[in-house]
Amino acid sequence: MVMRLAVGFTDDYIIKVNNLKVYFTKGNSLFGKKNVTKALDGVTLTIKNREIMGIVGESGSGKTTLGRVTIGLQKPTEGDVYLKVGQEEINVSKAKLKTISKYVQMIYQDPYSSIDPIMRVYDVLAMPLKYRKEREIEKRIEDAMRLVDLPIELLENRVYQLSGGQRQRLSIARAVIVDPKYIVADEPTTMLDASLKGEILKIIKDAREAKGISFMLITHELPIAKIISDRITVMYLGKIVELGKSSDVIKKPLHPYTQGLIDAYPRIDPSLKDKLKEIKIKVDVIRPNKGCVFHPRCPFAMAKCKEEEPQLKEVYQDHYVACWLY
Ligand SMILES: Nc1ncnc2c1ncn2[C@@H]1O[C@H](COP(=O)(O)OP(=O)(O)OP(=O)(O)O)[C@@H](O)[C@H]1O
Repeated sequence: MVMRLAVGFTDDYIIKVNNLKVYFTKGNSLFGKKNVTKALDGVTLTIKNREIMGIVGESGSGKTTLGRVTIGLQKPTEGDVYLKVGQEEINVSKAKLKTISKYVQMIYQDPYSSIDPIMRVYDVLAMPLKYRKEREIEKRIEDAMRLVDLPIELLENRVYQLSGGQRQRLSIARAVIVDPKYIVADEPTTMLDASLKGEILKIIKDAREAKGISFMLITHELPIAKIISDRITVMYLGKIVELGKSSDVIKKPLHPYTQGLIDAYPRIDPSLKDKLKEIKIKVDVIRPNKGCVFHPRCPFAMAKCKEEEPQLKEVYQDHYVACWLY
């Protein structure tokens, strides 16, 4: 227990989640068995001030649910979430959404559906600033447009007239314009061409530098997380399997699942390609009733892995893994 609480512990944090569980129940007990999906199953981590924390894992690993819980959009089944602003620690799952929304924002995967296409660009940015003086609104809009590298002339355009990349820049501008402390960016580059992905990531990094905003960057693509994240958390079926500095997780992956993810993107480090050839992950996704959640897919599974669940363990400094190989 002490080890779990200690994962990435620091006083200088914006988000702290402790043994977080989110279970979704489907089905009716009158007519059959209830189906429980453990979207998050005992997640403990902190996101430091000014940090970009990459959350990586395949579809269904719980990334979006984790992001939503940290900004109060999803209530946890169990566990706590704290947002720390200055010396004030806000219990996110108990506080009113209005209190939290002053400090947090979300950027979505699909700028086409998250912004009304017929609105004027100016109005998209002015809307969250209502009740402020006109001069302040103008100044903030100008600053936000500059930060995301959108020309001022576009302010009079309708959203549908913008390209996909411009729309995603606009959604970042809309998020940063209210000076949040923390932003959840959920697959912000997934819908974009490869050439635009880097530009959007650079804008996120610039927003961190210019405004000191902390980010949770959710992605199923490890190379995306590698580009701008300070640390990477690897999730599998609702659990953290590995957590560490980006360079450590990419260059010295400890968990067989992380090694498999890297194998899927050998261009990250071509020298790893041959070494990782032997680590071919089996494809069937089964949630076991006991033991390590990854053991049915793990090429290294031992008898112990089928019986006992490994806890996150600090194998190297600030580099944690939940695996019986260590
Ligand atoms: N509102 C919900 N009701 C029922 N099940 C849900 C709900 N939201 C998420 N889930 C389930 O919880 C699990 C985790 O989903 P989540 O969206 O958090 O994962 P993810 O890693 O973000 O995947 P994706 O990239 O596909 O969004 C999945 O099995 C999903 O089907």
